[in-house]
Amino acid sequence: INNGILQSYKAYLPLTDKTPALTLHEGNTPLVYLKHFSNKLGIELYAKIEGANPTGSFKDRGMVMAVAKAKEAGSNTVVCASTGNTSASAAAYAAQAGMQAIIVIPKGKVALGKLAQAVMYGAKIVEIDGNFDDALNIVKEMSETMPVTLVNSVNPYRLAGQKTAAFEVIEQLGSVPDVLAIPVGNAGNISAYWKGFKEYNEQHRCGLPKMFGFEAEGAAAITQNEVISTPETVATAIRIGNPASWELAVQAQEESSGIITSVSDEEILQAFRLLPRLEGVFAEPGSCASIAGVIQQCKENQISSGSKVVAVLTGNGLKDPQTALDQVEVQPVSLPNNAKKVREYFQT
Ligand SMILES: Cc1ncc(COP(=O)(O)O)c(/C=C/C(=O)C(=O)O)c1O
Repeated sequence: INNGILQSYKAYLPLTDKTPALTLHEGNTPLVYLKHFSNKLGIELYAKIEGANPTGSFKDRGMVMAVAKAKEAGSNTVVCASTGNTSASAAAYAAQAGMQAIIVIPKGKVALGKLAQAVMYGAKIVEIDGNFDDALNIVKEMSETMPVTLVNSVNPYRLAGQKTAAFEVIEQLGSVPDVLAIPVGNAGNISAYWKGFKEYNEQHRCGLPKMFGFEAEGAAAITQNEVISTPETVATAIRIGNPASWELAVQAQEESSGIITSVSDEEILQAFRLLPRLEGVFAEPGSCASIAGVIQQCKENQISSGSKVVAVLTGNGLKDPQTALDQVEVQPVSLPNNAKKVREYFQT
């Protein structure tokens, strides 16, 4: 039974006997072998399906930790900036904890499913005519001047919770992967995974993976080593130009002898279309940067054949139905309400 990460990994988490036992039964997500991609690329490729978390993204791991600690500290309001998934998760865990969530999001740049979640979970939603980085500056200022707790990944409890995914990957794979491929936006998740792998290695001497982080080409601050003031990508989840965990991410890349590079929107959309069709796994565009990156790095001979690779699929495909419908060339065919006519259609 999955009782959530606070219980499953309490030995690794900064809990006290006063930390509320908050959970929506996050974590323990599937690790799926991608047969088609593995055969095509000559590697053993697995997907970590973080879209199977309660609010449909990896954010739940960090948010359950951050919200529980906020409640323990006596706070009754959490605040965050978001490209969508952080706000959905903050709103859900705040509701579960009987707290209020305030979220600040870039107007018109949050995928439909994420907005629906934030609304339904009862968050107070502010849309600004700016981008995620502007929104993060606003909520940082609010958390310094109002009695609210900031739960973006600058909050260390977020990274503590999110590192549990690394433990699961090792336990599920039965070993440390040679490469851990992951999308990079605000760079908290790549930093959290590396923290988790190092801690687990200290305990179990299991070795360490190479960390391969992938930014969207139009929002590739770390890759280009400069702040991108107007980040643009179809993968709105990672449309971030000034990653808050920049230094931690570079440290993860250097210490693991990995890479942080970028993938184009076309490479992302190619993976976005192929993954569900060929493997039965549907992940939102930002998540597919990890698959696009593995394909790219295999082509550039940066991943030796037979390597064990885990690609983190950070968010469920249902989050962004509009991009799915815009991108798919196969449209439903409309036929009369008549069994014979429909049968004939398929027999011709
Ligand atoms: C699906 C998906 N995939 C990858 C990322 C990048 O993770 P980080 O590099 O740890 O930021 C995000 C990030 C989303 C937000 O930053 C937010 O929701 O505000 C995401 O939603």
